[in-house]
Amino acid sequence: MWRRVASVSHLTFAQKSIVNKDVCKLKFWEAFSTGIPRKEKGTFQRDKTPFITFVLGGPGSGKGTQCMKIVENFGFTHLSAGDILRREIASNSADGTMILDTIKEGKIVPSELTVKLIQKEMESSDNYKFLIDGFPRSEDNRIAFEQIIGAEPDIVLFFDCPEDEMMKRVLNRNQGRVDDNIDTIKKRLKVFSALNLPVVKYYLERGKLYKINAVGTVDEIYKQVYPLFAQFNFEQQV
Ligand SMILES: Nc1ncnc2c1ncn2[C@@H]1O[C@H](COP(=O)(O)OP(=O)(O)OP(=O)(O)O)[C@@H](O)[C@H]1O
Ligand SMILES: O=c1ccn([C@@H]2O[C@H](COP(=O)(O)O)[C@@H](O)[C@H]2O)c(=O)[nH]1
Ligand SMILES: [Mg+2]
Repeated sequence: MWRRVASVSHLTFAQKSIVNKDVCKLKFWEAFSTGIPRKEKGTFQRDKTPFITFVLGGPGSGKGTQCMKIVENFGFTHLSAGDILRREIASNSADGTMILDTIKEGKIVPSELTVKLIQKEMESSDNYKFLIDGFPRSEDNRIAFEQIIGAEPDIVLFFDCPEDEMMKRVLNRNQGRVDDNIDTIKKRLKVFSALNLPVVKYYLERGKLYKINAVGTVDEIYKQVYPLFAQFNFEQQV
């Protein structure tokens, strides 16, 4: 049931290093096929090579908002790393207090923990199309994902937004997040520049990065995003 078959439907559009990427994906599927026994789900989508999109951008740049629209139109599974960590806090897990303290400080949770939580979500999904939102946040995160999951993203979106606009959006968000306050936002912006921008640069240099101008209305921004996914002719597209 958890087998890797040679589905190359989207690879026609892959940009570079197709061979390297396929080698990495083999490891990813080996991980799935040799893992803990899992309950049978609609397995037909599992016959496909996973399509992984990393969604990057500063705090409040609109990643989550745009991901919701991509999910609606293209049937992706949205995995927000921040949401996954917040759920871990809410579940009172052993790591909950450490994660909460890290988020309050605007710092980055240890890579292995985040990647393992993402891995669990990917493995329990029927889908093969993943939007991984707000991850990787650092080179260490990126390398841990490659090593543990054994895969690289097919494409990487980067929502490029000025700091004052991000600050304004976060302060107006009103979702009760412990990190949506002026002190933590300043720290998050610093961490973003120091640790996340090098990841953006890494994918730019590998030809995987799609930079989106994240200023404008939600619909104006989505007009830049939609064609990037439309080109892949996903079968669930509406
Ligand atoms: N284009 C836009 N114009 C104005 N406000 C926006 C726009 N896009 C999103 N927002 C609003 O800005 C806030 C932040 O958006 P969102 O949560 O999508 O950002 P994010 O990048 O996921 O942030 P974080 O990294 O903090 O999770 C939300 O209140 C959202 O409704
Ligand atoms: O990969 C990740 C993702 C998030 N964090 C921590 O969570 C907060 C909030 O993340 P959002 O993406 O803004 O929801 C972030 O500031 C980090 O503290 C993380 O450590 N690793
Ligand atoms: Mg978000």
